[in-house]
Amino acid sequence: MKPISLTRFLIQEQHAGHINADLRLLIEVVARACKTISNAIGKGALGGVLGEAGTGNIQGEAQKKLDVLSNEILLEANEWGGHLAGLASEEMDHSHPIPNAYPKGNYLLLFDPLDGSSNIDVNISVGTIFSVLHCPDGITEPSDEHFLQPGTAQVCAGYTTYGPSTMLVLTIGRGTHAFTLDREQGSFMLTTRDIQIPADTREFAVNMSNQRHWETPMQNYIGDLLAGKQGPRGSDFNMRWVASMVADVHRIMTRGGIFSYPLDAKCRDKGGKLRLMYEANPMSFLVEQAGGAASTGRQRMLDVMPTGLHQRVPVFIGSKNEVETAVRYHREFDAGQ
Ligand SMILES: O=P(O)(O)OC[C@H]1O[C@](O)(COP(=O)(O)O)[C@@H](O)[C@@H]1O
Ligand SMILES: [Mg+2]
Ligand SMILES: [Mg+2]
Repeated sequence: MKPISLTRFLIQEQHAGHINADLRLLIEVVARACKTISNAIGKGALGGVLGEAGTGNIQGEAQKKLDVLSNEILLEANEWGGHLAGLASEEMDHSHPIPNAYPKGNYLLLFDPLDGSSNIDVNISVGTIFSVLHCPDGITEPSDEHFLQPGTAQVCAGYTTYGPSTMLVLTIGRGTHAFTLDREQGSFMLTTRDIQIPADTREFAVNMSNQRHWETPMQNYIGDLLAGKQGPRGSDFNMRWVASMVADVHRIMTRGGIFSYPLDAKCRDKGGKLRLMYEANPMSFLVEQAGGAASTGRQRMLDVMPTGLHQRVPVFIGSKNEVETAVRYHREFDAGQ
C-alpha cells in the first residue's frame, strides 16, 4: 500500500481531535523548513555551505555556516507562519517573540537547527531537533522565562535526520512516527507508524574518549558493559558513536540501544554537555512515546524543571531496561552501596 503523506497524516490527526489546525500548520511549516535545510545540505561543497561561519554562539561554540543558515531558515519560515507567539534556538542568546506586525499564535517553538555540526564537513549525518510548548495564558510577548516548562509540557517534538535519506520523526503525544522524504515529490511520506524501541539491547553509544573524566557510577556501568560475557552482565556489548545525537538516537529508534552523554569533569560546571530544551527534552518525549526511557541518571528527563534556556544536562536515553540499569548504577552509588 502506498504510504500516506505527512499532510494527510496531520489532517487525519486533526479530524480525530488529536491536534488543532494551528498545530497542524505549525508542524507543516517546520517540515517545510527542514526540506529547505535538507536541500542546502545535499548540495555540499557545490552550495558553498561547508566550513566555519567565523562567529560564535551563546554556548561559546564556533558556528558553522550551516548552523547559521539552518537557524535563519527556521526563523524566517516560522516568524511568518502565524502559529507561534515566540521561538528559541540553541544558536540565539535569547528567545525571540514574534513581532507585533506579524500574525501570531499560541505556541512556543524551540529548536537545535543543526545538530552534530562537527559532522557537516565530513559528509556524515546531521539533523534538526524541535520542541513545541503552549505559550502561557495571557502572554502575548513571551520572554525566556515563559519557555522554562518541563518536558512533560511538550505538545509536539520531532527531529529530521539528513542522512542517505532525509527522515522526519514526530510525536504529538500519541506514539512516534517516521516519515521519509520523497525527493521527487517533495513530500514526507509515513514509512513507520508507532515505532517501538526494543526494551533490551546489547549496543551502547558514548564518547569513550571522556572515560577518564566520568564520575564513578558511569565508570562502573560502562566497565561492566566492556567486560562482556565474562563480566556481571554476561553478554558482549557493541559500541557505536556518530557524534550527531540525531543520528545516534535514530539508530536507537530503529534497532534499540542506549545513548549517553554523562556528567564528566570537563562539563560538570555547566551541568552536562547536551542542552535540555533543544536536545534532551524533545528526544526524551520521542523516545518515551516509542516505548523507551530517558533520564539524567538521577531523574526522569521530562520531569526536570528548567532553570535556563540554554541549560545543560547529563543524558541516558534509549531502550527502557538498559536506561533503568544505568540509572540503577547511579542510585546504588549515591546510596553508598
Ligand atoms: O563531540 P562529542 O563530545 O562527541 O559530542 C557529540 C555530541 O555533541 C552534539 O554534537 C551537540 O550538538 P550540536 O552540534 O548541536 O552542538 C551532539 O549531537 C552529539 O551527540
Ligand atoms: Mg545539538
Ligand atoms: Mg546545533
